[in-house]
Amino acid sequence: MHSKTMPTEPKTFNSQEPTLSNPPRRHFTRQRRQLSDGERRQLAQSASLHLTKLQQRLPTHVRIGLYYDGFGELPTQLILDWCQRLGYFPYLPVVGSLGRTSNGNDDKRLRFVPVYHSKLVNVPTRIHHLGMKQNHSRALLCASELDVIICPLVAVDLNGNRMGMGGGFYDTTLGKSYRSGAKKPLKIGWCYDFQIVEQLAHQPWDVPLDGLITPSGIRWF
Ligand SMILES: Nc1nc2c(c(=O)[nH]1)N(C=O)[C@@H](CNc1ccc(C(=O)N[C@@H](CCC(=O)O)C(=O)O)cc1)CN2
Ligand SMILES: Nc1ncnc2c1ncn2[C@@H]1O[C@H](COP(=O)(O)OP(=O)(O)OP(=O)(O)O)[C@@H](O)[C@H]1O
Repeated sequence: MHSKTMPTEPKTFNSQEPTLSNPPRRHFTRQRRQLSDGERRQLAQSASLHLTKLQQRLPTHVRIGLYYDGFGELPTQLILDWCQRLGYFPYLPVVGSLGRTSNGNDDKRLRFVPVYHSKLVNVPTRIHHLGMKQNHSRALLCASELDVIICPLVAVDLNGNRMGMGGGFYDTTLGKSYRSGAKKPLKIGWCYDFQIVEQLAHQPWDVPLDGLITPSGIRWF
């Protein structure tokens, strides 16, 4: 596999309107859902081959935030396998652990819960009202305590700008450390190649990725 393979003809999309009703966001989420489980597994297998390149940049025993894939996302079980093989400490994101804000919405800052199971399907979870599975534990870390965060995304451009599900959770969680110039946590996207586009409109609060792993390779921004 190549480490800098370009996807064929990335498209330009305007994501100015950061809502779930934005057609570009739907364009990608639909395409993800159309894949079969077998196709998703096979593509994740290809992507996982590039984790060794990330490993080369990491010291031993790092803490790695991944996520419990849903919504047709590229499966993350092989990232968990990789963490466990190498003695890294895996964590999953939790929305809502900090309660609600004055407008009644979940506080947007993610916290991270340690994973003690070798299979994501065995992690005890409840389904959050936004649709993702979450484990609730008291031992929660904040993002700055992690070394790497593997970020879910809906689309990403060639500069590492990321479009998520529209909740603003990752941007809010990572914004402070990013703006302070902190190197930690390293932000790595994990997605299918068709989610890469040439250019996304950049919002002031957007936190760009440091790297991206897809079935075709790893790239650094
Ligand atoms: N697997 C996964 N976990 C994650 C994220 C993610 O993108 N993927 N998030 C990244 O920030 C956070 C959750 N963010 C979300 C923001 C909005 C919606 C949402 O609008 N859900 C729709 C259903 C969407 C669908 O089924 O395709 C809904 O509630 O109607 C879901 C999750 C934290 N955990
Ligand atoms: N750092 C922030 N401070 C204040 N509001 C923010 C911040 N980040 C995001 N938001 C709010 O969250 C909303 C969603 O942001 P955006 O569309 O960039 O999220 P996303 O990147 O798609 O989602 P996520 O980060 O959860 O994957 C925006 O409309 C914005 O109002």
